[in-house]
Amino acid sequence: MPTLTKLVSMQEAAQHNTKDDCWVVIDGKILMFHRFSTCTEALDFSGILQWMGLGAWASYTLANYFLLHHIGFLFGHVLLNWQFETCKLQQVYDVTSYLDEHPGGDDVILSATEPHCEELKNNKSTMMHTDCNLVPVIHTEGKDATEEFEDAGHSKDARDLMETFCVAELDPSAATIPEPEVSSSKQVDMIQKIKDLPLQYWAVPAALVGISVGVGFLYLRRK
Ligand code: HEM
Repeated sequence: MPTLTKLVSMQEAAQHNTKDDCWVVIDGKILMFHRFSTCTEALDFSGILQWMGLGAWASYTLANYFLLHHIGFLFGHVLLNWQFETCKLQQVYDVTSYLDEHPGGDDVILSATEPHCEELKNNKSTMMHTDCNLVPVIHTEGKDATEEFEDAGHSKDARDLMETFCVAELDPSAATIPEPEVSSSKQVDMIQKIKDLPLQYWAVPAALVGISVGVGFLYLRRK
């Protein structure tokens, strides 16, 4: 991976959103060899698998959940961080020249360059946001296209090709695109966020509690 020095803000990147000038922002993970932790992010097993070309599949496995949230914290900091760790890096890709060749079509990429919008269900407000014509809407992550990119299940070849379009790193210290005024309350926002949490966030702790209760029950019965 080339070392990039140019930093651009999300706001600047968001201005390149036409067929003649199209930039996308996608998360990358770089595997770094360190003796001590220098990244802000803890050891993330998905980053290692992503680096090996298994990203989209691996990110959502239960094993990954365990490694990231349990074993990752227990052993990751103590043992593995001595050797390697992954750093999150948002990169900016100028894909203008690739739009016509993209096997998934240019429209999917172009739509990912617009600020993301989400429809808030059960909200009767008629407020409309000009960018996406959803009623009502919230902006989530500016024009970050990582989710769409990962959802498409790109191959390692596609990821390697993508790196050739990299023009800059996203400046994490720069302000992101301001959230538009919407009529939804913060409470609705929180409920939506909780609903959006992947199943494994609930399934694993619930299974652990179930197993603990079961073992405790058997132990008491044997006594
Ligand atoms: C940034 C540079 C990108 C490159 C170099 C790239 C490259 C590719 C390639 C080579 C394929 C063919 C399948 C494969 O080999 O994986 C593909 C398919 C696809 N890509 Fe991209 N892509 C890029 C960005 C994006 C983005 C930002 C999106 C979504 C917003 C996207 C959505 C898709 C979709 C939907 C398919 C079709 C998958 C299918 O039909 O199975 N791509 N892309």
